Amino acid sequence: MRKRIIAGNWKMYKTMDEAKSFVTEVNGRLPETDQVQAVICPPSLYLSELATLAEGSALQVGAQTMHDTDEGAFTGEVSPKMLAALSIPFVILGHSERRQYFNETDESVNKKVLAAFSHQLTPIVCVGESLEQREEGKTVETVATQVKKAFQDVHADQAKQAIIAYEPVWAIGTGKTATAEDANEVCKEIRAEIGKLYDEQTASAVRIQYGGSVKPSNLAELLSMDHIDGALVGGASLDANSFVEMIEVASHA
Ligand SMILES: O=C(CO)COP(=O)(O)O
Repeated sequence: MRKRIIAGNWKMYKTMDEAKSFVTEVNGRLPETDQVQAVICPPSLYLSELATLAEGSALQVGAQTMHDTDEGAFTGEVSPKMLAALSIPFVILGHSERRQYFNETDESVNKKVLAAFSHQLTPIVCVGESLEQREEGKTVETVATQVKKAFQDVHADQAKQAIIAYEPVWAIGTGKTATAEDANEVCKEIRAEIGKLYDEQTASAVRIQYGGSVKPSNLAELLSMDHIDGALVGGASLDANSFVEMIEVASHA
């Protein structure tokens, strides 16, 4: 059975004080279960402090993005080596906002995925179609291509550890969620693509999250689906009560 993972993508929200209050509030309130991983991905400025604050609790801290090289003249960037040195376990890669506003491409996402694995960071690889692609009936084709390119040259034993987040772009921050059945159908195709690229064993090991307007009230239904192993949550992960509630839902559903 695949372990569930609920990850909060905080995007560019919260001051340091607000971020610390969140962690203090959540620490100790997470249900004791080894069936669900609870992760928050704050702005990189807070990673070190929040990771220290969360030490010894069930809460884990991940990054929202990173560069693909260890060091260099790349003003403003954070490297995989830096994240690894802080023992950050997860990094979100290829989020649609990074693709849309920061010129990330399937090729650059692939370089970052390879860099993450070379530093023992677990990538949360985001894929998803736009509204236009969905309306043209190109959802599966779009997502399968993104997966194929992101995993180029990635070994099967690494791919098994990966997390893929299926986030339909039209469902992000819009209040529109894909129906659980539709989301599951696409997650099933993602798993099938991993099966094609590797083998059955890798396909059944890889964990797939759904993302896009997830909240405590719609999480149980999403998690009841065969191919959905967790959620990547934006807005609803910013509130401590709602985050804790989602971890509780995931530990029961
Ligand atoms: O982009 C997302 C998570 O990465 C989803 O954001 P929302 O949950 O706010 O729709």
